[in-house]
Amino acid sequence: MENHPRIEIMDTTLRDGEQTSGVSFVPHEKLMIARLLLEDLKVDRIEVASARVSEGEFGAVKMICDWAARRNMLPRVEVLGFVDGKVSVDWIHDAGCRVINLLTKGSEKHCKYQLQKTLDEHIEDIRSVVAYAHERDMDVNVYLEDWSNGIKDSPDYVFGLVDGLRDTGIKRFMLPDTLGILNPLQVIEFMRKMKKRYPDLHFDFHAHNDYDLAVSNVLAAVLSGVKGLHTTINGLGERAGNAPLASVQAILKDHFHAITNIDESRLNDVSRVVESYSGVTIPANKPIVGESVFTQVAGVHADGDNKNNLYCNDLLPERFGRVREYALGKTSGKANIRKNLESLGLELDEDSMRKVTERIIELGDRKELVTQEDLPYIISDVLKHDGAQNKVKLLSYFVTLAQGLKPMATLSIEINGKVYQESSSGDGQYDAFVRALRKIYKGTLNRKFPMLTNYAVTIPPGGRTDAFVQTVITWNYDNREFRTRGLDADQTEAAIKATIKMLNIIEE
Ligand SMILES: CC(=O)SCCNC(=O)CCNC(=O)[C@H](O)C(C)(C)COP(=O)(O)OP(=O)(O)OC[C@H]1O[C@@H](n2cnc3c(N)ncnc32)[C@H](O)[C@@H]1OP(=O)(O)O
Repeated sequence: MENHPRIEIMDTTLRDGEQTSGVSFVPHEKLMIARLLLEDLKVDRIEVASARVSEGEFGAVKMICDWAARRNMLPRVEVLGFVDGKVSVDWIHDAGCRVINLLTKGSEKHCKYQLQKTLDEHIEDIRSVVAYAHERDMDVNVYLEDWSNGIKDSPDYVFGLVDGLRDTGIKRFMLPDTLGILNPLQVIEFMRKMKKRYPDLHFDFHAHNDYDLAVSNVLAAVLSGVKGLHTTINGLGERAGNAPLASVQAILKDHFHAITNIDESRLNDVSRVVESYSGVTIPANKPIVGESVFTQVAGVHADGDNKNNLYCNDLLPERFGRVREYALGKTSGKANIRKNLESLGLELDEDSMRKVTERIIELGDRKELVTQEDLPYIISDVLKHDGAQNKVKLLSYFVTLAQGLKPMATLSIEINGKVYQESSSGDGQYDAFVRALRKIYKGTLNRKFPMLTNYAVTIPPGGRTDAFVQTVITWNYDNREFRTRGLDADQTEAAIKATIKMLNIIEE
């Protein structure tokens, strides 16, 4: 392998990624993701749809191509097409796209059983589609669908196909492990066969994750001299998905010193947008983009970070626009707690530190989630403060729920020593409560009120019999995101407790 190979990334979130069960993007979402991929992440190429799928898909491709053409990016937009005479070429051309990724059959059994053609007939059909696409001024790449089975079971078929197409001006031969059956050793063996026989052809490799080997296989392909890789954001894709761009980028850079165009500082943000549009939640432990992958949990690790960053690897969160966090729970020692206090600008003496640590461990033992924003409350509780220093105190409130009537809330609250009272209706009891609060903050006090960006209700695990619910609310205030937690037997009351904590935080 060269010392610093240059690797081209083709992202297929908008084609194969949309083949994730239950995922469907509407045109403006496709356009937004296309822009983020090309402009922000700077991937080399994007595949945005399959031809012929639907009118909506045609509209989406058109929107993306119009936008890309205005920015001279049209050659970087690709659409998958079929060996169907003029139909796919015309569909793709009419949508404004100038690159077709032609789906040919890369295994004998697909050709024989699905298309019911001989290899020679298939080559003839493909050559006529390629010639027609070239007539219409389009570039052609070809997928050898099911190549991994083909090269294993029918290599002569695969070589016959490539031999029959290599003089047609096809730009890239894209080799998919369509069913995710290969392991890295096989990828190296089969790719090297291809490279040896066709040293001058450009090969892309397209992995699937059925055995959780997509990323490893992609890297094996790079080791074998492949110059192009297919990825998706968050590893979306048919069945178990494709190779996730974030992981591929990190490994290419850190393990192979490979050169890509990817701006990794945007990976996290783009992953969040795709998470939201796709509705597929990113697992908390997903490398690079998972919520907890930059959180140190063990106290010994936090202590080591204080002493010359002993527990940091090359995956520094700042590279990806993220920050290191230190979890609070039963395994957090003083060092974890001190790190959290530092971020809040708080300091404690040794004795108070010991008491607060003990309380956090006790809460952790009960499987309760402790957030950084809980710390000031734990401190005031442990150090026997009665909450008198809280600048916002809920004095009383009343919420109603009645069949056929909108829920109502009335509350009385003290803010910085002054008492305010308000009422409101809402779509639910908590909504009515927040609307009444907003009236006070925005109407009476002429102040901003944080935006609620997430609301998660869980039952804390651990077999407790008193059926507590835990509400964790994520807020955005002055471009700062933070979470507060409320615990109560009643869901509305848990949310109200989390809200009052939030109000005290913004008063700090
Ligand atoms: C590697 C991959 O992931 S490939 C992903 C390809 N993309 C898609 O499949 C997009 C979603 N698909 C669709 O919307 C539809 O399947 C369409 C519009 C493409 C075709 O729809 P339909 O005409 O209803 O056919 P259907 O969905 O049953 O597909 C099977 C037909 O495609 C044919 N076909 C399969 N592969 C190919 C190919 N590479 N080129 C041409 N035709 C093909 C089959 O032979 C079969 O034809 P037949 O009905 O004459 O026997």
